[in-house]
Amino acid sequence: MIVLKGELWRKSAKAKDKKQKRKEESERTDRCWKLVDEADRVEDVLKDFVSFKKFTRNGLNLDLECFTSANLDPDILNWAFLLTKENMQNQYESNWGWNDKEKLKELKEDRIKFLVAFDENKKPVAFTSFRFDLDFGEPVVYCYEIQLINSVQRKGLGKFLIQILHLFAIRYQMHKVVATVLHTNTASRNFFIEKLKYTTDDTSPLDECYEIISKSVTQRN
Ligand SMILES: CC(=O)SCCNC(=O)CCNC(=O)[C@H](O)C(C)(C)COP(=O)(O)OP(=O)(O)OC[C@H]1O[C@@H](n2cnc3c(N)ncnc32)[C@H](O)[C@@H]1OP(=O)(O)O
Repeated sequence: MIVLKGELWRKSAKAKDKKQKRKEESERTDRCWKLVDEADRVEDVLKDFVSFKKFTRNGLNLDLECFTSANLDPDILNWAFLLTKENMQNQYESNWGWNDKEKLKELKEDRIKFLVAFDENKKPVAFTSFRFDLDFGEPVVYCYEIQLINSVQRKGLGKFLIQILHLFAIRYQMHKVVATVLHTNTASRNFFIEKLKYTTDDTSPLDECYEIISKSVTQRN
């Protein structure tokens, strides 16, 4: 009888422990979603980073602006789509295939934000599209695309744009910046992995044509 009581007590303590852990996990998820939603509601995430609104290096003199998918000029959206197609179609075709409609839909998705670099003639020359998101329970800045026109590549602009995404991650308490790269895309792999020291993310699948890579920012919620 005494043994039975002890067993029952242990079982109920275990159940309580499990319930408490579930409660803590759910509170943590709520806190993280709150952070993501707060960041998402900010129309101009670049507004706090005045000194990052210009890129004047290696012969480039560019102005940077941030847009939500709702307030992005349709002409710039179309330009971003065509540039992505020009840069990526061959890569995609030898992997998961290129589809105009799918790519346009992805670029227009709710909650996508755009960081765009313009030259002195107000022409767009580079962009990164990104989203504040909860990815496998972690608040992240997910970099969907980073695309530069050929003439501005390899001048440090890509690195600058990704550094800004890291500043957004720190400012809005996201844990890391995440991106997807194709195994066959040497330029993007060299850029993210060799140059920026991104590593394979824990969530990256095995045996796929792509890899999920990430780089942490130091803080944790
Ligand atoms: C999440 C995604 O969107 S993945 C797809 C990335 N986009 C593309 O592949 C489209 C075409 N390329 C580009 O738009 C740009 O070149 C990017 C985004 C890859 C890099 O931006 P850049 O401004 O050119 O890079 P940045 O000057 O900051 O750094 C250059 C480094 O990136 C790597 N890199 C960039 N382009 C190449 C290339 N064609 N071949 C090999 N390595 C390259 C190298 O490590 C290079 O270092 P190095 O110049 O010292 O050799």
